[in-house]
Amino acid sequence: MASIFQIEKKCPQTGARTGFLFTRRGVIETPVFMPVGTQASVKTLTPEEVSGLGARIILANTYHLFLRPGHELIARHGGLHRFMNWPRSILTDSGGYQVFSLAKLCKIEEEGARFQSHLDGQEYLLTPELSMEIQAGLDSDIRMVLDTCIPYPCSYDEAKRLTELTHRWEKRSLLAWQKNHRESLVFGITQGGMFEDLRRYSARVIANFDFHGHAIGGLSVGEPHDLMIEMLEASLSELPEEKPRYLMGVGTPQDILEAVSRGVDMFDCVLPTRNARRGTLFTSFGKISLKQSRYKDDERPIDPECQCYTCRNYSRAYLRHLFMAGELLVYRLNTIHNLHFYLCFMEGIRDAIRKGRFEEFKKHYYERKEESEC
Ligand SMILES: Cc1ccc(CCc2c3nc[nH]c3cc3c(=O)[nH]c(N)nc23)cc1
Repeated sequence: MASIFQIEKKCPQTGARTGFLFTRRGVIETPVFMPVGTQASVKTLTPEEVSGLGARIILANTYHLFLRPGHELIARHGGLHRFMNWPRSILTDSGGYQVFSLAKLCKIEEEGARFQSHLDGQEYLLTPELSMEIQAGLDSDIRMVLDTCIPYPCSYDEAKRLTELTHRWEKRSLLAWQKNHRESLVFGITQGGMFEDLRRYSARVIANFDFHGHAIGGLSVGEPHDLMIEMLEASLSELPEEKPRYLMGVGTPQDILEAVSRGVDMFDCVLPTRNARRGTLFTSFGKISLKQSRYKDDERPIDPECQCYTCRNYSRAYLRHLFMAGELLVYRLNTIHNLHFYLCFMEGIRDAIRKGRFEEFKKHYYERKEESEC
């Protein structure tokens, strides 16, 4: 089978690598940041704007779209790409994580996750088979297996029980995917809680199934940064280098840099879009918040080094005015800037690895980060 992942260049000093991930809807350069489009929309932006910022793959959510408007409706409307007018790649999460973090009265059974909709309280049982059926209805390009996202903190015995249940669900997910995959890709997800031996064990089991790529799950769930890195290293140590690695829910620019150094290829995080709506903006020298009065009269753009539409046309004073006045335009302008920042940051990482200058890029990032506030 032609490989769906090609490594172009590896960093000699670290585990960083840059390459290409091929789906039926296009080529994705890695390491890649995937904007979150939970309910079939990257909040406040049109698909043309998201694509114009350089995104080539976005995320959507099985849990949300199953509950509303329903995967059968989306299938009748030609699938998610047609429905939301996004012709490029889409990765759908299986719904496991969202059931735990959003649904009411979630009960984990052997068969699947039983929960009540956070919208109308109706009860459902999300099984590995149903999750794959929903993702087939959405016709996404990369489909995630159904897993249990182990809470933090969690006892060793509970983490072991949920990890082994996850492995059984992933086997069922893979079998269900094989019945109805239509050239999509399927990724496994490692768990193991915050226990190194369980992390290695889970990665070994998942690596032995026949997935196209491997996600590291159960992290970015409130654990300290150092613990996340420790568990990430334990998981990566047992995953094959030739398949893409996806660290779910990560993260800040610093977390992404640290994970890229250890060989992670794919990232997703709500930070750029969610912070945009809260008035928090990323810059090459740290974050700024429009809530701070110091920007009231500040004529400079968010980031003088940034070439995005927002920084080329608007001042901090104007953006702060819009934010304080509750003008909806600011959510769009802030999202354009934050997504541009993240996508440019990833292009900088790929370019540095290609030129053998990743270590330098990382050092420069940390130096800039310490700079006095902007
Ligand atoms: C639209 C969309 C949003 C978010 C996600 C990733 C959501 C996400 C996590 N986010 C933070 N930590 C996370 C851990 C897990 C996990 O262990 N398993 C799964 N299936 N998803 C996770 C996927 C799709």
